[in-house]
Amino acid sequence: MFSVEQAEAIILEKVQPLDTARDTEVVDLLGAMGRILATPVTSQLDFPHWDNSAMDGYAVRYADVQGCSAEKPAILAIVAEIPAGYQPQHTIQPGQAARILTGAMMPAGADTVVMQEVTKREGDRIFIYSAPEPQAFVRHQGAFYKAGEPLLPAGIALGATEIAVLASAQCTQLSVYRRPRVAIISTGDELVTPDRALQPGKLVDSNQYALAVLVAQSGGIPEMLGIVPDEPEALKSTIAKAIASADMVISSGGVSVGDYDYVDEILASLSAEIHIRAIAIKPGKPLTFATFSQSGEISSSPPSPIPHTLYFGLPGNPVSSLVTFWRFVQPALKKLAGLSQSWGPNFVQARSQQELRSDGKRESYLWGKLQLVDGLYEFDLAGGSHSSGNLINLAQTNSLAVLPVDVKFIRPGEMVKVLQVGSPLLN
Ligand SMILES: Nc1nc2c(c(=O)[nH]1)N[C@H]1C(S)=C(S)[C@@H](COP(=O)(O)OP(=O)(O)OC[C@H]3O[C@@H](n4cnc5c(N)ncnc54)[C@H](O)[C@@H]3O)O[C@H]1N2
Ligand code: MOO
Ligand SMILES: [Mg+2]
Repeated sequence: MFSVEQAEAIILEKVQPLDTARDTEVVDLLGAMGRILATPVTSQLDFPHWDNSAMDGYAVRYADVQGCSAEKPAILAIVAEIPAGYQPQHTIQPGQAARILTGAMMPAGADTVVMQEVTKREGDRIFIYSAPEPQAFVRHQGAFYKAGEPLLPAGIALGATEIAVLASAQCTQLSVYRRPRVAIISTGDELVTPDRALQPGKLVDSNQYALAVLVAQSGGIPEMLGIVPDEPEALKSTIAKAIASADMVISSGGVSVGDYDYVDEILASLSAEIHIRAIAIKPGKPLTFATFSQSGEISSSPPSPIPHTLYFGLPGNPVSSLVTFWRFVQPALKKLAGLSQSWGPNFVQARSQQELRSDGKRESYLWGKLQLVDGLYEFDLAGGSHSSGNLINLAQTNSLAVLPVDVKFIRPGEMVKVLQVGSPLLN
């Protein structure tokens, strides 16, 4: 059985990000929301594009206003009015000034802006009562960014700020990675869809929905393949179909030691390389991680373009499925999707509000709520049962407190490592 760290390293080492050349598509600016940039972007524009004024005031020659004061104002002739959006037509000569508004282009000859508040205008003359610094309130061309320098690197997720930068650089067509296709399979004779009447002994398939949401939030396209009964042939053909079309397959259930837990033997019969069969994590111990170098035996014609399909056989208990998704699948999916960094899990240190308990045998994940109180994170353990079969008290939780192996309790008020979960791609 692998430790959590060993398992994480094995999984991430096997994840090959999508291909920069082959796995991309072109989208427009709004279509880029939440997508991952596949090609670095460079602009041919300087930012600012031109020297311009940062204030409403007067564009002057510094030499004309140097040393002026309330007692001895500089008096200049106003020879131009320059609103934002217009190219100045005058060159400012000694003794002259231009009325200028915020964002307007600086006129030739002027090198400094005097803000309106230290001036008084009388007709076409301006009285300046306070000496500015040389070049005051001028935003110089190229001061923020010089044409040709890298603007945005590949491998970043695009949100409001990046899309604003791209819009201002007039990059309206963007190359982004396609979203990885993630097939989701629920296994078990007991499972029914949420719209079916519950017969005795049955259980609603909640994992399919939880995993579809998590996949979409992590940048993938969920392909819900539904419920497969505990019949080896049915399971084998569904898994074979899934690995032929998806970049990643996630099944839940059927990975433990029960009489109807078939996933591992089916993966072996489909020539998977099984890297992990169990991890010392609670909940989530019986987790299978495998890779397919081709797409299995039914997919040889035509050959799949996907070089490497990742397979996660998550444990069926609802909380175990979610915890293992957050801890192992989400970083793998973000890496696969092309994020160059920040795909790792987000841990913070928080003060526990309650006593936290574990048997110390496996790394334990206890769910609850993380919040910032006076600049310090506090972790509030969810009330009710922490059975891996109880998903009811998982609603509204946003984090998992982590108790390492051999740590049996954390006292109230002690600091604990906490994994933030449910975070969308852009967090
Ligand atoms: N003798 C042992 N028994 C079990 C062990 C063990 O080490 N020795 N491990 C336990 C642990 S820990 C877990 S976790 C589960 C994992 O079991 P499986 O992955 O084989 O899952 P199933 O047996 O198919 O189902 C377990 C449980 O989860 C419910 N389930 C399954 N799929 C769904 C779904 N899509 N939506 C909602 N709930 C689902 C299922 O009805 C069962 O109650 O094994 C323990 N046993
Ligand atoms: O790993 Mo199981 O998830 O402890 O219930
Ligand atoms: Mg089982």
